Amino acid sequence: MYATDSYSHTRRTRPSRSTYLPPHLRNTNTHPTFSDPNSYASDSQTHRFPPSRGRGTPRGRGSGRGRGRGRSYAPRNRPAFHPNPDPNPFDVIEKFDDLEILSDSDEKSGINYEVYDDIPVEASGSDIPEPANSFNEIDLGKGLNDNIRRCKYVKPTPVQRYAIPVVMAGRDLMACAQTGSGKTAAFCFPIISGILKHHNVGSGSPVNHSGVASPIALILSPTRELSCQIHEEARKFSYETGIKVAVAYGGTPITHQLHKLEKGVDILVATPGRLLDMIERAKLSLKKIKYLALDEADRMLDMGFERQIRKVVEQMGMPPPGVRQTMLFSATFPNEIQRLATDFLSNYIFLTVGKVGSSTELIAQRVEYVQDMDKRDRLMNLLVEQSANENNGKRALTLIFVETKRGADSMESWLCRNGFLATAIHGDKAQMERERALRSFKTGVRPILVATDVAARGLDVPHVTHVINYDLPKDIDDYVHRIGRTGRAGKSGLATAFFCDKNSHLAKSLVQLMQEAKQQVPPWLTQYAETSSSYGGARAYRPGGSKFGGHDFRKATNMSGGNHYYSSGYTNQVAFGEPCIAPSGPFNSFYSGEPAYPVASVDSYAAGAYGYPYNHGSLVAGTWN
Ligand SMILES: Nc1ncnc2c1ncn2[C@@H]1O[C@H](COP(=O)(O)OP(=O)(O)OP(=O)(O)O)[C@@H](O)[C@H]1O
Repeated sequence: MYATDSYSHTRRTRPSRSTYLPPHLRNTNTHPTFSDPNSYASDSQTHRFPPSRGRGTPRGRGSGRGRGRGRSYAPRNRPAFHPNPDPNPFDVIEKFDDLEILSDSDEKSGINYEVYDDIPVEASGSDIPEPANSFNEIDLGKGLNDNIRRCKYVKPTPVQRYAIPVVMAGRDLMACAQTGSGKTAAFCFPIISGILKHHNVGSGSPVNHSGVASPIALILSPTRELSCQIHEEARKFSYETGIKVAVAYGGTPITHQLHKLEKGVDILVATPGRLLDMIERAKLSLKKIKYLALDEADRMLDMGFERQIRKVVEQMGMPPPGVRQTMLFSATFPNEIQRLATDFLSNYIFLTVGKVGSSTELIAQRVEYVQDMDKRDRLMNLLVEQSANENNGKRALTLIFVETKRGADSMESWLCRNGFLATAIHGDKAQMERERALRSFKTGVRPILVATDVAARGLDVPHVTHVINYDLPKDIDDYVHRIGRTGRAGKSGLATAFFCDKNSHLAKSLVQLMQEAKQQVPPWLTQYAETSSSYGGARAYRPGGSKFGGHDFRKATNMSGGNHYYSSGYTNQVAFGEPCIAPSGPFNSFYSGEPAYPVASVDSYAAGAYGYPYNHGSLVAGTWN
């Protein structure tokens, strides 16, 4: 039994590996074996399927022929295998007809708009532009509007409603909006529109006579995979506009990327290291940068990246703040990082959409007390129950976060040994392996991805229905980003965390986060929070505030004047139309009047989409408890 509601835990002895057999495999003779058609290192192993997965008809490359020691079977819910997958997991072919775009009807357009009604929005700074209710209201230009329609984006999400007019008005922006709420388009659209309006796209090459590429826009992101993803999004949005989009990231030969640059680039998406390499090789100049966007900006400015970012932005000839426009986006924004970021901004507007730094209510969060030694057992049970609940033909993907790279590898092989189609991604893998792992996860060939924090931020993989924090992160902000891989674009998701004594420093911030997202907090966790002195790491504690780094830090320090507004509703223009000047100073809190979060009507959506019978708002997912 696992203690989930009291401090008294029954210590379990670790099952011996040689004798332990998970429940679904105890009668192994009855199940067919499976060989993955992909050329994985673990392909040579024979995988066994849980009963609910293994009875599919033979398919794919192994179909009817058998490979290795057994016949090849594909699980019933596996999508078709692509024999020649593109090396880039996010790559899409040029034609929109072939893109993985959202489905036809408005209801299925990827966004459950009702969940965004009444979402609280707060902006501060001077002369804040009004938000837009529709894409048509904003003069984005025909080419971009056509692509928005091609993507079947019917309405702007709240962050897009507010952020796009701010950038279109030429202002700098620091925007904080929940995971999966459409921040990528919020910075891509005004960049593309601005380039189309104010720059001579197509009339000349942005490569000068000495062969140095000079992009107009630079989008920086912390991971290679995220850069690839943003690159593909930007390509979709600028389809047939003449705008050239390129990507630069490490771990792959630089020559191919340089070759692309030589053909000219208007928008460059990059990770900082590879970008600096290109500049130092005199293949790239930042002199013409008009737009600079930092995605996952708090990560980009924390200790891991700050030095590199400062070098890129301040020492490589990029126009200064005020000349270029700078946009910083994230779901979390600790005060100290906001303070750092002011070096890069000029008279900026701070925007928070939703209760910022918190997780969305679309994610049902469940925390279980599990001792380290019991974690594998508990995980196995979770996965077995989950596969028993899966709907045939529906792809449900599970993302498991572990602390270390070695832990990820060991978890991957343990899961494979036990019949689960798992793969792993972490920073020690070669880039090709990382991409292959992500592709096989995305396509459902391997519906379980074991990951370190390299996959915690920004990745938008449809159908991730369950995020399991096998090891909790050290910082609550990382938890927010990790669980944000599910519950995206208005869809619901489930997040399970295994909590043990060594995570006690997270208890307070976890409780606070869960309460804000209207989640049921287990009593034992509340007890932990009450007795714990720390607050989820220095980044998480916000004195006097109930939110996790989602406020304009200028309010506290009175660094800037100006007006601000808040909107109590996505559709409520009255509140927005009258800028709210707080009674006793420009940055006093006016959050108290904020409306309660709407309870998202996502139960049927979840069940309809993935067959998960869980009830949003309760911690328990159907029979999963
Ligand atoms: N207006 C829209 N209508 C429909 N779908 C949208 C719209 N805007 C964005 N999306 C979809 O929502 C999903 C999430 O968007 P995106 O990845 O930009 O979120 P995000 O806020 O950047 O998340 P994260 O904080 O995790 O990086 C994507 O699949 C995107 O295509």
